[in-house]
Amino acid sequence: MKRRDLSAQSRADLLRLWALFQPYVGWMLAGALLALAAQLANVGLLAVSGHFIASMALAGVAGITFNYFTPAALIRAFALTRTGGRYLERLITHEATFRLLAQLRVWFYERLEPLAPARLQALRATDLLSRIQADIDTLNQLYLRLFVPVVVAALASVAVVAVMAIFSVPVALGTALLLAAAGVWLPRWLQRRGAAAGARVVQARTILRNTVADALGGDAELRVYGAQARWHARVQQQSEALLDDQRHLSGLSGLAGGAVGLCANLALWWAVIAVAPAVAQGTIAPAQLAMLALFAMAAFEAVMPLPLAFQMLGEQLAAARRIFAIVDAEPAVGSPPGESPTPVDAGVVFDGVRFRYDASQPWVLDGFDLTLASGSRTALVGASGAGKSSVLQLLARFWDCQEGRILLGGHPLSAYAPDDARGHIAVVSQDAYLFNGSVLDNLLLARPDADAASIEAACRAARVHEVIEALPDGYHTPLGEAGTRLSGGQARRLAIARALLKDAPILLLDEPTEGLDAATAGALYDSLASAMAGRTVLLITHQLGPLAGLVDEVAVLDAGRIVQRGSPAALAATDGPYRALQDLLG
Ligand SMILES: Nc1ncnc2c1ncn2[C@@H]1O[C@H](COP(=O)(O)OP(=O)(O)OP(=O)(O)O)[C@@H](O)[C@H]1O
Repeated sequence: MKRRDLSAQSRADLLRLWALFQPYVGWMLAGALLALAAQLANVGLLAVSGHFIASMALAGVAGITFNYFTPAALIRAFALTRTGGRYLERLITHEATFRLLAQLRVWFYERLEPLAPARLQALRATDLLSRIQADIDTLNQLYLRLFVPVVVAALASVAVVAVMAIFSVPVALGTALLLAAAGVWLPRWLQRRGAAAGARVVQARTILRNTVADALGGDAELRVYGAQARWHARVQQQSEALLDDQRHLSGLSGLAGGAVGLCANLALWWAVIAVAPAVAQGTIAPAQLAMLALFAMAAFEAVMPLPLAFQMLGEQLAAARRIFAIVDAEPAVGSPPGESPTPVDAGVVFDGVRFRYDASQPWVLDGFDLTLASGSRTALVGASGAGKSSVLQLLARFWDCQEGRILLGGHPLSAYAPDDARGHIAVVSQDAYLFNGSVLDNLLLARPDADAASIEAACRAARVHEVIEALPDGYHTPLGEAGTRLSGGQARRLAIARALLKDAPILLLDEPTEGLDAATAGALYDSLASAMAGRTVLLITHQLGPLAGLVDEVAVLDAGRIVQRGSPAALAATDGPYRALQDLLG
C-alpha cells in the first residue's frame, strides 16, 4: 500500500515536471531523435562491419572475388551519421538543457519572492540557495539523463529487434527478452533499491552545506569557545553519512553496468548458438552470423544508461519535492483581485487588531488600537518582546492580522496589493541591509530613476553626503559585503538617505539608533528629524531620552495592546507604564 502511494506521488511529480518542460518539448524531441539516429548508426556500423570483415575473410579463404563497395559505402555512411549525429545531439541537448535551466530558475524565483519573509523564515539562506542551485540542477538532469535515454532506448530497441527478426526470429526474441531485462527490469529494481539513499543524499548535502556555512560564518565564535574540534567532528560525521549513501549508490550503479554488459554478452552468445545450426545447414550465410552476433551486442548500448537514469530518479524526485514544497506554500498575505485603492491621506488606523505568527503561539498583538493621524509623529515604546516590531511587519504587509482591521489612507490595508501598500511606506531599521554594490546602487534601490540632484539632496538631509564624498570614488565607491566599508552610524545614515529618496508619505523607523554610541545616535537624530518632516512617522525605540523634541505622541505597548498614550512630557510627568519603562530602560 505504502509503495503504491509512493509511486503515485512520484508519477504526479513527474507529470508536474513534464508540464514545466512543455515549452521546450520541440528542443527535447529534436535532441532525443538525433541521439536515436547516432545510436542506430552505431549499431548499424558494428553489424555491417561484422558482416564485411567475415565476408572478406571467407572470400579470402575460398579464393573468390567479393563486392566490397556496397558494405564499404554503408560503413562510411554509418560512421558519418554516428559522428555528425553525436555532435548535433550534444549541441541540441545542451541548448535545451540551458534553456530549461534558465526557465526553471526564473520559475522558482518568481514563486519564492511572494513567500518572503513570512513563509521562508523557517528556511536558512544556504538551504534556499541549495534549492535554487543544486536542486534545480538535479531536476534539469531529468531531461538529459532520463528523458533522452528512455526515448532512445525504447525506439532503438524496437528498431533493432524488428530488423533482427528479418534475419532470425529466435535471435530477435532472445535479444528482445534480454533487452527487456536490462532496460526495464534492472532499472526498476535499481530505482527501488536506490530511492531511499537518493533522497537521503539530497538531504545530507543540504545539511552538510549548512554546517560548513555555519563554520565559516561563526569561525570567530568557534575559536573563542574552543569548539572547532567539535564542529570539525560534526562536519566529518555528516560528510561520512553522505559518503555512505553515495558509496551505496555507486555500488548499485557498478552492479547495473556489469549486469547490462552480461546481458549484452548473453545476447551475443545466444545469436551464435541460435544461428549456428542454420549456418551448418547452409540456410544462413556464415557472414550473417557475425553480423547478427555483433548486432545483438551493439543493441545494448542503447539501454546502458537506463539503470543509472532510474537510480538517479530517487535523487531527482527528492529534489523536485523540495522545490514543490516551497512553490506550493501559500503566501502569508493575499493579493486582492482588483486595483489597489488610492489613499485619501497618509493616516494609519489599527482597530482591535489581534495577531500571532502561528496558531500554536499566544497572541502577539491582542486588541491593539492605534491611530496615526496623517502627518503626525508617534513613538511606539515598550519592553523587549512587547510586539513593537510586529506592528511594523503588519503595516508593511509582510503578514496579515487574524482579527480586527488596519486602515491605510482610509482604506483597509488588505485591499492593497502588498507591493502597492509598501509603495506608500519607507522603512529604516537597525539592520537595514546594504548590498554589495556601490553607494549609488544602494541608493537607487529606493528609486531607480532618481536624478543626481535628488540623490544629493536626500544624502545631505540624512547628513551623509560629506561622508560619501570623502570615499575614494565618492558615490561610485563599492561598499563591500553588507556595507562593511561604512561604520554603523554611517550605514544607518545611508539607509535614512535611501528612505528619503523613496519619498513615501509614511515613514517607519525600527530602532534606528540601536547599537550606536550616544554621540553617533545624537547625530543620527538630526538626520532623522529632516527625514520625518511632513510625513506620518511611527518610531520604535528603546531610547526614551530624545523623544521630547522628536515626536508629538508616545504610545506604550504592553502585552500586545496600548496601555498609555500622551505627549512625551505628559507621560514623563505621570506615574504609569511610561515611567516604569523609563526606570526599566535606565
Ligand atoms: N517571525 C516570527 N515568528 C514567530 N514569532 C515571532 C516572530 N517575530 C517575533 N516573534 C515573537 O513575537 C513576539 C513579539 O516580538 P517583536 O519582535 O514584535 O517584539 P519587540 O517589542 O519588537 O521586541 P524587541 O524590542 O526586543 O525588538 C515575541 O514573543 C517574539 O518571539
